[in-house]
Amino acid sequence: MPLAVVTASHSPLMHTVEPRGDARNAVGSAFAQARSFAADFRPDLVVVVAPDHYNGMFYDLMPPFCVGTAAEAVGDYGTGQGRLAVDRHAAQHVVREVLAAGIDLAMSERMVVDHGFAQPLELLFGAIDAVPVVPVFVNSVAVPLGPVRRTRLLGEELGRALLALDRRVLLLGSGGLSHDPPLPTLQDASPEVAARLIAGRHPTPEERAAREGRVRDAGLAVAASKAGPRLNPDWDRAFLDLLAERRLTATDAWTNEWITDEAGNSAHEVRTWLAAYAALSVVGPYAVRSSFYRPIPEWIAGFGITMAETWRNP
Ligand SMILES: O=C(O)/C=C/c1cccc(O)c1O
Ligand SMILES: [Fe+2]
Repeated sequence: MPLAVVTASHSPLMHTVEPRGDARNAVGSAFAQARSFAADFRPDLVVVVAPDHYNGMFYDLMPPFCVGTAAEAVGDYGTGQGRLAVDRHAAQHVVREVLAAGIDLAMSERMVVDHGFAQPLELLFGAIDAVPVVPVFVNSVAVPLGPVRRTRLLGEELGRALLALDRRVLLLGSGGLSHDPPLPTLQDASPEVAARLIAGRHPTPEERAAREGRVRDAGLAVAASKAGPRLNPDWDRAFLDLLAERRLTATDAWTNEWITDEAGNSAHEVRTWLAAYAALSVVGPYAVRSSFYRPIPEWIAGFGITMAETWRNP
């Protein structure tokens, strides 16, 4: 059965910070194109591959990969809160098949997700529970991270598992490209912040507002000063070329240190794109139908949106 891919950067600052020039309109048009691509494809299942930002996954038990057989969004940064419409049967099938293929994948009966999952679902389908989903978490923030190659292999096995379903499946990769928002790291954290990174579930509204305020202020400071945060458009464009030219295995040579040095701590979110494209690649040669890119410093994001499908899609 056919698979298709949409990948999109996310940024919670999209809702609150005005970027210079026509960036908002350009991103709006690219999302409109992605919406019509998704509508034309008519998916009956959406597999969302996304990271978390210490809202659902914490260092008390941080899996490299996890599939939710049920999932709830925290509603950070004004994104939707509540249950995702998880297709439990499809999620269980994915877990079984990917594990059987030798990729260690955690499973959660109560996965908690944040804007990484919620924002693209809202932008593409209007709500977090508008379409049946299988949520796939790929750790892209909480170091240490596994080798990039493992994510590519996860994607391939995900693709094989999905092909065995008699469904039209859209893979939605969320995150990236180069960017470095002010997220804390366990290594440099004060004892209070470390406690939050280890088990910071259920923050008070005040704690959540303080945390979101820090990131929002970083975006507003960029907007006010016109100074740029750490983005690397050359790196981003090279990654988009690599996807379009179907050179996914080239990423096997990437080290985690190199990604961080070149493109920032959160650039590892491109793992979600890689997994989505690797899944698509097992169907056969794919074609990228559309690729949008804009460095948007005010949103702390090298912002990209792509759409791809296999040539065989009926
Ligand atoms: O504060 C967070 O949890 C994350 C913010 C952020 C900002 C910009 C780009 C991203 O991918 C983010 O997750
Ligand atoms: Fe993110």
